[in-house]
Amino acid sequence: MQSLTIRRPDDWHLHLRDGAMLEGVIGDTSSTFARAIIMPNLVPPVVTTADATAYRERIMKALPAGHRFQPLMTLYLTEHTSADDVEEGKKSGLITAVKLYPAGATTNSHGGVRDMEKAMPVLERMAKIGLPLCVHGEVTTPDVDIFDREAVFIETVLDPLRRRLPELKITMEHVTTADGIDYIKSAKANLAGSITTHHLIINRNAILVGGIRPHYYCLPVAKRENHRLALRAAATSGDARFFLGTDSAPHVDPLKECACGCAGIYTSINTMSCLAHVFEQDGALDRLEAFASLNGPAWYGLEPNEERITLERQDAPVVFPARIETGAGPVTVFDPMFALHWQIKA
Ligand SMILES: NC(=O)N[C@@H](CC(=O)O)C(=O)O
Ligand SMILES: [Zn+2]
Ligand SMILES: [Zn+2]
Repeated sequence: MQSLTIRRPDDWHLHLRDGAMLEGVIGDTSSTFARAIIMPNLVPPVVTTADATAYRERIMKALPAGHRFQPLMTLYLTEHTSADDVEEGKKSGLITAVKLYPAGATTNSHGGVRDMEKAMPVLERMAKIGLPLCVHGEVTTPDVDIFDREAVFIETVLDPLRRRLPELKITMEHVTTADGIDYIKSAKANLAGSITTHHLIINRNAILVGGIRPHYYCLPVAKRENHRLALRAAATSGDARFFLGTDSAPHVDPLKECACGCAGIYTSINTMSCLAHVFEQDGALDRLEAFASLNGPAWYGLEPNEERITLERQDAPVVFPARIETGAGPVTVFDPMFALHWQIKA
C-alpha cells in the first residue's frame, strides 16, 4: 500500500458557524487539522475582541473530547472597527488576522466595508503592528459580471491598497482565477493566497451543466477550466505563497436547495483525501505537505505542527457520507465526482 506521511495540516480559511451547526461540524475539522483560521461572518458578525473571545470559548466547548485543535480567531472589519481594539486583540494573542468583506460580496457580508477610506485608520495600524488582513477579493458593483469580480477587485481595490500601504500583509483568500495567481506571483512581498479544495477540482460546468447543481455553488463562484488549471499549477508547485484554506462553508440543505440558494461548499470531512488525489494526479505528492502543512504557518509566522498524519492509498474507493446530520439539519458533503482512494490512517 502506498502511503505518505506529512506534518499535520492546518486550514487557513474555515467557517465553523455557531450553535448546533458548530457542534455538528467541528469534529470533521479537529479530527484532521491542528489549527484553522476561523471566519467571523456569523450573524451578528465577530467584530470586537470581546466577540472573538466569546466565540472562541463556544468553539472550545463544542470540541469533541480528546481532540486537540487551536482556533485562530479573526475580526470582521467594519467601517467602525476600533484600531485600539484590534491592537489589543493581537497583543493578547487572540487575534491572528482581520477579515475584509466588501459589503454584500458573500454570505453575511452586509455589515462589511463600503468605503475603504473609512477602514484606513485600522489598516494603517495593522500594517504598523504586523497583523495580516484576509480579504474576500470580489467587487460587488452591479455592473461587474460575477465571473469578473475577482479580477476587477485586484485592479480597483487590492492593487491601490497595496501601493498605499505596502507594509500591510494581505492574504488573498480563496483565489479562483489565473489573474489572482499571476497577481500574487508578481508581488515582491506581503501578499499570499489561499486556495480551496473545491476550486482545484471543479470549474463552472459543475454548477450549470445538465441542470443547476446548488451544492457546487460557492463564492467566489468557480470559473472557467483555464482558471482551475492555473490554481492547480500554483497549489502543486510548492511556491510558499500558496496554501490551503478550505473555505468549508456549511449550510443546511434546505437553504441550498431552493430558489435562492446560499453559497458555500462543505469539504472539511474529505479535504485531505481530495487533495491527495489532486496532487497524485499532478505528480506532486511530494509537495502536498508544503501546501497543506508548511506554507500557511510560515506566512502567518507560526511554527509548523510537530505531529504527523499518514495518508494511505487503497485500491477500493474510500466512501464518505453524502451528507452529515447536524442539530441544525443535514449538510451535503462535497462530491468531487471521481472516486477517492486516499484516506488518513486512523
Ligand atoms: N465561500 C462561500 O461560498 N461562502 C462563505 C462565505 C465566503 O467565504 O465568501 C459562507 O460563509 O457561506
Ligand atoms: Zn469569502
Ligand atoms: Zn469563506
